[in-house]
Amino acid sequence: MSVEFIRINEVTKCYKDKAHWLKKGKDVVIGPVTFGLKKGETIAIVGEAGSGKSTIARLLAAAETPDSGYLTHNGIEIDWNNTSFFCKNIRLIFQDAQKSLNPTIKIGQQLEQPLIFNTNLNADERQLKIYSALRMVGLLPEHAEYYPHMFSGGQAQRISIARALILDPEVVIIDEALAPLDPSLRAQVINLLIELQQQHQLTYILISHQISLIKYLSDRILIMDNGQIIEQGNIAEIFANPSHDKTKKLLSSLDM
Ligand SMILES: Nc1ncnc2c1ncn2[C@@H]1O[C@H](COP(=O)(O)OP(=O)(O)OP(=O)(O)O)[C@@H](O)[C@H]1O
Repeated sequence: MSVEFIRINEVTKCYKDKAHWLKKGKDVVIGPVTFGLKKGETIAIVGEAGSGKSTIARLLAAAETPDSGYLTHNGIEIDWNNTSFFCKNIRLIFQDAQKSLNPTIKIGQQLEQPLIFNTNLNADERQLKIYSALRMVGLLPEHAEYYPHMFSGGQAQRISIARALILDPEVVIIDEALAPLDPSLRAQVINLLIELQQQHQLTYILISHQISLIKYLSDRILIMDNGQIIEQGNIAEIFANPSHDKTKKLLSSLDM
């Protein structure tokens, strides 16, 4: 597999817990966290609730800025305020696809928004791109004229994948986005994700509590506990030989 192209280095985020009259506020510290991403690989982030998985995802997508640490892309440091870089290159697929879509705006317009803000494409070029994104996820160009309520849950999840991919990103973060789907739909979406990864050399970050999914999709795994990465490595090796007690407990307790 290729070399690392994105690396987050010693990144930290601290949430100040507001003091309540009954209890003293306790700060939550995530990090320092360091890891790299390679083209075309899938990295699973696993940990108990509240261990910091989604915070890492939000930091990577620059939905939050860290208190310290830095990110490099092909060895060059990227400012966390460089919204154009993050919008284009690192996209999130949301857990609740229906809720993440604006019910009053047609799908085509919702897919067009990232193109308007992040590319120089003209209206005709944007329309072609929207049609090709819809086709890429197994929908039809006509669906651009539909409103979100006209889609099933599985179709809505396909639209959120199309929206994540429309700017040709390098990294897609899947934060529990497959959990709400029923098993047959989940299988379809997983096959679609694998196909798209092979076609476009996408790097996936998978946050999930489903052990079978993690084993099936991932090349590497990061184990988080209390805001820290306590173990990371090749998926087969960590499953066969977990070195940390917490990892053993976690991998045996995740849902099948
Ligand atoms: N905006 C915020 N303000 C204050 N505290 C926050 C905020 N976001 C996250 N936290 C705290 O940071 C910690 C990590 O949260 P995070 O959502 O990253 O965990 P997680 O591992 O993704 O959990 P889950 O599996 O439940 O989604 C938790 O203690 C959480 O309460």
